[in-house]
Amino acid sequence: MHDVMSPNPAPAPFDLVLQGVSLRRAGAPVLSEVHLHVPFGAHVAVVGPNGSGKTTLLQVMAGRLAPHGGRVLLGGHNLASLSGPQRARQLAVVHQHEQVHGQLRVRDYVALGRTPHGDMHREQGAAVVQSALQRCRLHASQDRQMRTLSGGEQQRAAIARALAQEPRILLLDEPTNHLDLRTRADMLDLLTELGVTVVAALHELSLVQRFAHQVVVIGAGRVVAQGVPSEVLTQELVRGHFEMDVFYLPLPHREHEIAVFESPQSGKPEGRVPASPPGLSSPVSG
Ligand SMILES: Nc1ncnc2c1ncn2[C@@H]1O[C@H](COP(=O)(O)OP(=O)(O)OP(=O)(O)O)[C@@H](O)[C@H]1O
Repeated sequence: MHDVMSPNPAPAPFDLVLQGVSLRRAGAPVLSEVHLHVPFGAHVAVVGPNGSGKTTLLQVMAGRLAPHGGRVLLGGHNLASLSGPQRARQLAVVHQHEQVHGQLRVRDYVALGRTPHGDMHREQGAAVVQSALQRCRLHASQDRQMRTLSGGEQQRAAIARALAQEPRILLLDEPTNHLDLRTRADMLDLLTELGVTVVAALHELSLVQRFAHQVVVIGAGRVVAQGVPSEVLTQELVRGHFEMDVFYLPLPHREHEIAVFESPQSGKPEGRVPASPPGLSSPVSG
């Protein structure tokens, strides 16, 4: 079961635990007293408005930013006590804005994921890289230079590099923002089939239910709610934190409902009719 995120259960190997994590940037608090327990294998979506602290939270989970208060534990060990390679064998990160490494061939870029394992040039490492390329549908593009890939293909390459790292925990900052609808669905399915922990910052709330066992809602650096998406993303919470309305609609032939997000009608100025986009006018009949 992945439904326990209370702060104090005994951590199992590869559980990620944040105990009272606080962090300031440029003197201002960015994270305040964050408590989380992410059990191994859980799929967690981190959501919140722009600037609420999602990227910072992932950076702290990755050990790239040291908290000013509290601590981060991986399998009961303080993350700060692990060396860079030790951390990189457990945790892989895909950033919101990845460095492109334009001159590298796609295969060599994905092979960077083997660096902490030291087998980039050996048979075992090459097999893992090929598998990651296949899974991210980049096998046919592996000899191209990274700079020639589209934005979505580069995003898939970054995910492939993280998969090649064979982490226990994948930390993904907006992993699907460049992907077309079908690829987005495929990637989310792939991520949930890996059998590892996946923590993803997502802007698109409609993806949360499809992907996550648990959702963590951040507001101004604090966890304002966490739990099962359908229970957490209530009308009240979504209005309060995202200034949107949520509707849960049944889908024919599916067990679950889908969440649809709409601007609140009451927020619209009265009597206004949506303008036609430039160049698109209603056909004139007759
Ligand atoms: N290097 C920095 N120096 C100072 N302030 C920073 C720095 N990085 C981030 N911040 C501030 O920390 C807060 C949280 O930023 P963060 O990037 O974690 O938010 P976010 O929720 O990921 O936002 P977004 O949805 O826009 O990506 C913001 O107010 C941001 O301006």
